[in-house]
Amino acid sequence: MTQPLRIGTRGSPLALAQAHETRDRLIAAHPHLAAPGAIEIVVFKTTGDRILDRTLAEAGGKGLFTKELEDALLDGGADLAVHSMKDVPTWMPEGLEISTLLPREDTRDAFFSRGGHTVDTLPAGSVVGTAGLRRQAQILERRPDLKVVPFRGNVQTRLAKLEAGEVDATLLALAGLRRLGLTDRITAVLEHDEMLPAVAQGAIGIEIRSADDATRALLAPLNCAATAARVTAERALLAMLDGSCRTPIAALSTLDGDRLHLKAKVLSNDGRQVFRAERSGNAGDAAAIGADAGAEIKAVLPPDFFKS
Ligand SMILES: NCc1[nH]cc(CCC(=O)O)c1CC(=O)O
Repeated sequence: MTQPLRIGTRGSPLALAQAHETRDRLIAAHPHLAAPGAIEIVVFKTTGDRILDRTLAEAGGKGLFTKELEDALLDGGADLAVHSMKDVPTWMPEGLEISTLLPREDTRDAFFSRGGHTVDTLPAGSVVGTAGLRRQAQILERRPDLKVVPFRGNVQTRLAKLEAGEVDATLLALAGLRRLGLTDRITAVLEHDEMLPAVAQGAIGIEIRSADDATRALLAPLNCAATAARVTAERALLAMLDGSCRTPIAALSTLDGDRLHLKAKVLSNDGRQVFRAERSGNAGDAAAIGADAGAEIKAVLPPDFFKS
């Protein structure tokens, strides 16, 4: 009896859906993994899952959703860890790497409101609940008269709070809603020109021990090269900007054949200051394209912008 391949995941419904997608794709690529006990899904609680009363920016620190999974990889409690790439810190711990990116889901954000209002028709002073500074800043950029309040919890919890009247509107990544089959309650899908996504939004990344060639080989057929190029460009931008989760940064790259196009935006928390860059180039130069766009924005940011 060989050891089972252990997939480490968080326990949220979305994380579990992503872990199951990974398992299903592994079995499709390697039918022998369908045997009972060949793959085990192991659930870990991360710091981000415990902190529900503060926004993540307040909680501070990187890797709130990844640290415990990475510890499990390093101590052998898991062989691969499935992450929303959006939650993966810019710099990887020594000895670990993202070896695989699954095909990316829709990158847009979904808007939910009571009464069917869109971002433009919400009455002045309406309360928008959102956990992230990126969404806060872009909502305020468009509607400085709205009130943004911190809002945490998993997708189901947030929708329940909206229904209960705790807030008038909220936003969630369409990717997660699709993966959970929860798209029916969406009021409007926001296009990229009104809400640019987070770096790597909608992408699932699989992390392994760098020395684990066996797991790397099993995962190789699951990798989506187009998603990998796009995520590489967006994460290179983040690395150049030294992005912490305290700064609203939005970015999206698209591919047209081998041509990669990157749009990036850095905002002040109140949405009053907006800095943008755009770059195009060969997909093979994804990292340089991202770094270059990041450098352009960095050069025009006021001193201490990231500390404010
Ligand atoms: N930190 C929360 C988080 N991480 C990834 C997703 C959604 C799925 C994705 O972007 O891949 C979400 C929820 C949300 O932003 O609505």
